[in-house]
Amino acid sequence: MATGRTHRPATRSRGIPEATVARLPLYLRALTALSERSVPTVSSEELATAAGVNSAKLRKDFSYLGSYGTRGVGYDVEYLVYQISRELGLTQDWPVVIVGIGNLGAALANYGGFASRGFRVAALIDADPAMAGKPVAGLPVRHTDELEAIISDNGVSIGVIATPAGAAQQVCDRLVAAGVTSILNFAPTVLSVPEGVDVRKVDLSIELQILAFHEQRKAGEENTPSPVPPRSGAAVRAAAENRKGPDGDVPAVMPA
Ligand SMILES: NC(=O)c1ccc[n+]([C@@H]2O[C@H](COP(=O)([O-])OP(=O)(O)OC[C@H]3O[C@@H](n4cnc5c(N)ncnc54)[C@H](O)[C@@H]3O)[C@@H](O)[C@H]2O)c1
Repeated sequence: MATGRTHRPATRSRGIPEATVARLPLYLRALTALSERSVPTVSSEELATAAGVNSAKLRKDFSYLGSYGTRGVGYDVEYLVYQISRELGLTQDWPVVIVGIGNLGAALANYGGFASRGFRVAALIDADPAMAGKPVAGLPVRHTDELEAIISDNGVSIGVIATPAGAAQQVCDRLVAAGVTSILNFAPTVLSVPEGVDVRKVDLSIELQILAFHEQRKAGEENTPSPVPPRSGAAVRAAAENRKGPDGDVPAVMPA
């Protein structure tokens, strides 16, 4: 999901590389599906295929968790679900707030996948006074005047920003000042945050641009590509601006 950028060193506590951390949710999603089908054990090859990861990489990743599987039997599905959930901090409930309850914020609020993964939406916050009190996904929208009180009353450490780009930095600053230390940013802008605050950015248009690149390549392999009409300088600059993260890093999309 998004420019998967966190303002942290490449290696986290207990020496687990950030790339491994980024794959843990993929393993967890595949393992949860196996668990729901009451599958007791899984081989590294099967799990790697289900997670869309190379099996040697999977074995290396699991070695960081101290999980080596049993030769001829494979990995215990339930135990791995527990181990990965614990490593990701999902064995505890994480209250989150969503700020900006327009088209996207409302869609996120209605997404059942947060609660099922341990992320409770503590509040929906919007600056529009006309929205205050209106129910969205079963919660009354709260006005931004209440932002600081909501964060402290609910012990919120994760904030989701779904405001227009122009408001995102100011919302981010308020969230951080109120005690939020992790931000999931959907607004198409680069946020500045102090040391110790993690930001991950989600931008579906970036993902589409990458797919467009590959489509163009595929078309080029089959025949000479048809010329693309030139875009205005502003459009090209906007696309380039959108594409690069703070370090020009690779976008990633939140696992569904
Ligand atoms: N990352 C993605 O893939 C993706 C996809 C769609 C939209 N977006 C972005 O998400 C954002 C929201 O898009 P949308 O279509 O829901 O827009 P929208 O106009 O429907 O909703 C924006 C909401 O933010 C509120 N808002 C404005 N300023 C605010 C502030 N300072 N504090 C709190 N709330 C404030 C508005 O009142 C409104 O309800 C935009 O920045 C858009 O570009 C990103």
